[in-house]
Amino acid sequence: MRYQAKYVWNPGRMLANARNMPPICSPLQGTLTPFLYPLFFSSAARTGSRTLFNTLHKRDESTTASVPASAEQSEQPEPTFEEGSHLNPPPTDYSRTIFSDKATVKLYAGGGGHGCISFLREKYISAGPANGGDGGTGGNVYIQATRGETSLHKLARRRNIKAGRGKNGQGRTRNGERGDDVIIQVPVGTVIREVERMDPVFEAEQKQKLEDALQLEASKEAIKEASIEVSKEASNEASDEDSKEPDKVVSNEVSKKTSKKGPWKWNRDKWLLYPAVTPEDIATAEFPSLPKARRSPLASSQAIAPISLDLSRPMERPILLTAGAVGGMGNPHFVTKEVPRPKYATRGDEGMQVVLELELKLLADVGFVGLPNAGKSTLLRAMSKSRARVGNWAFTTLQPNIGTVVLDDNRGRPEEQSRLPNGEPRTNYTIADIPGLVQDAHLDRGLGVSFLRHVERARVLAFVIDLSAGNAVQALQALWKEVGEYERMKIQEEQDNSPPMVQWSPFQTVQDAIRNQPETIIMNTGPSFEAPLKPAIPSIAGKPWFVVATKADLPDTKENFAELRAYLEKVGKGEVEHPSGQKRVWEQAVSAVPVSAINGHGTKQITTLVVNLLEHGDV
Ligand SMILES: Nc1nc2c(ncn2[C@@H]2O[C@H](COP(=O)(O)OP(=O)(O)OP(=O)(O)O)[C@@H](O)[C@H]2O)c(=O)[nH]1
Ligand SMILES: [Mg+2]
Repeated sequence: MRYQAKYVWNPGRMLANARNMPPICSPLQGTLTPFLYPLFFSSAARTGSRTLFNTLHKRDESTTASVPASAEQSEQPEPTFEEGSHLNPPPTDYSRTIFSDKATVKLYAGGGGHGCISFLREKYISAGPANGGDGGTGGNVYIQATRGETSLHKLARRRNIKAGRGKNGQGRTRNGERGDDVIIQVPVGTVIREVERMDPVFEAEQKQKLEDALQLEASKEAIKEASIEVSKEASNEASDEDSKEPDKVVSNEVSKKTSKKGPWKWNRDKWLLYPAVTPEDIATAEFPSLPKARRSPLASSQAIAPISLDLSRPMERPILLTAGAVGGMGNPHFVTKEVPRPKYATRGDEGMQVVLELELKLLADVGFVGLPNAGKSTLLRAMSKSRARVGNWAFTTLQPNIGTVVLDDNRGRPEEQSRLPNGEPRTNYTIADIPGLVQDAHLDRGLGVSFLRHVERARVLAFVIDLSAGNAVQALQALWKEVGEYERMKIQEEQDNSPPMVQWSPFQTVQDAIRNQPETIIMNTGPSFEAPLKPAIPSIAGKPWFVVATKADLPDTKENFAELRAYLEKVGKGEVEHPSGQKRVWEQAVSAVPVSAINGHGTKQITTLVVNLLEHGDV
């Protein structure tokens, strides 16, 4: 019975459902600017069979009714928007994207597998030769920027990324397998900076150098003492019998006294022993000198330390960040005439560890900049299929939203005839909607500076101004002030972080000091082959920009818009100072587009403008 009731024909409910569906693009979309502000264009726009038109196009009714052209029109009732639609959703209707634009991860390159201690055993060969295989090399860690990724949240949660350890060597000279590699996939626009590095091979090399230097010193001392001693003895002997070659005798004796190497003792961290070896054997056994620390051949193609990468393009091949450590040596490596069956092999090296800081700078074509509650997210919903959260309070948006506007006329043809820099037709463009900026956002107030850096990379800036929230020109100037201040701070920061003009490299090791090598002082005089002159970073004020005057459907917004448009005309002509207060700015005419995002009106014009700016705005 219940099921039957579910499928009862209910035209009333279907109608209600149809109302809740997202509005289909109006055929008048994009041409509605004269509709929103008829006096700017023609007074005839408001004539015609209005009653019928309003009944058929309910969305247009609010637009026209809400812009009072005269006192009698202002008496009309306040517009009501269809609640629960795609453009005026309840605050609970949004899709939460888990997003993170920062992550700190620790990479562990794979350690090497251990060498094997094994001997051939066959019929009639009870004590065969050594045949232990070498350990496998550890896995490498790579990084690749791909289009599919949009956030760093997975990495931020993972924190530790470990490549596989190499497998141990085995008998019959079978070498261990390589460890598994790890490829970290990050979104395009990720900037990577190294924080810390622990390289066991580098440390071993440094230790070796220090030991060599100390040994050299000690042997010099020993030579001095020995030569004094021997020459005394020689002079005593010479008095007894006449020696023909006293110098040769002295040098032979000295070399006998100083050239004594070893015996090398067991080092638990480096050597592996045959299971049957007893502690007594270890105590008495002499080991060969440890092989030098080795790097995997791949280490030469590692990203240069300290790692600093800006992955602003999708990559076909990943970059190697840390190469895995080499495996230990099997016992055949230590066969000598004296020790034909060595019962030891070396352990695999530990892998390198690197701590990286990753930061995602969104690479959107258009960046929305606006005060809180200006209507940015609603505009994004109106232009794309985004389901960004919308609410009538400040800071509804807490994390950036990215929307894609598809340039398609729904008949398989591109809506705008535009081409990408590589000549391919442009099929879409992306918009970044960031949390609203408040006064002193550059000093980290509100949601602060952390989101302003996303604006930095957008190719075109769209300033979203709420026409119903006070003077639009002042709002625009306040926004530009924050953006300008942020840019100034960034330039200062870059100057502080740039390399100093003079590089002074004092003694790095004891060995340098012992050898009394001179300290080097390098003067940075200008661009060189190694450090070429960097191209000037395009400033934020130098980007193409325009203004989206939103909530144009609300009453008493027309004068505000007229004032804004007049101001922008003056800015375009250079009659008034650029609102950022900077000198090197984008010098073309600045457009202002009135829209009613909640009704989906006027958004088409934004697309035309954006496509034009992307193509001809020199960005
Ligand atoms: N009348 C009218 N209201 C609008 C329009 N656009 C947005 N709103 C309303 O303005 C309020 C704020 O909209 P949001 O899109 O959340 O504003 P926002 O700029 O994203 O706000 P934050 O994320 O807090 O910075 C919502 O209640 C919207 O319904 C419009 O064109 N006309
Ligand atoms: Mg928002």
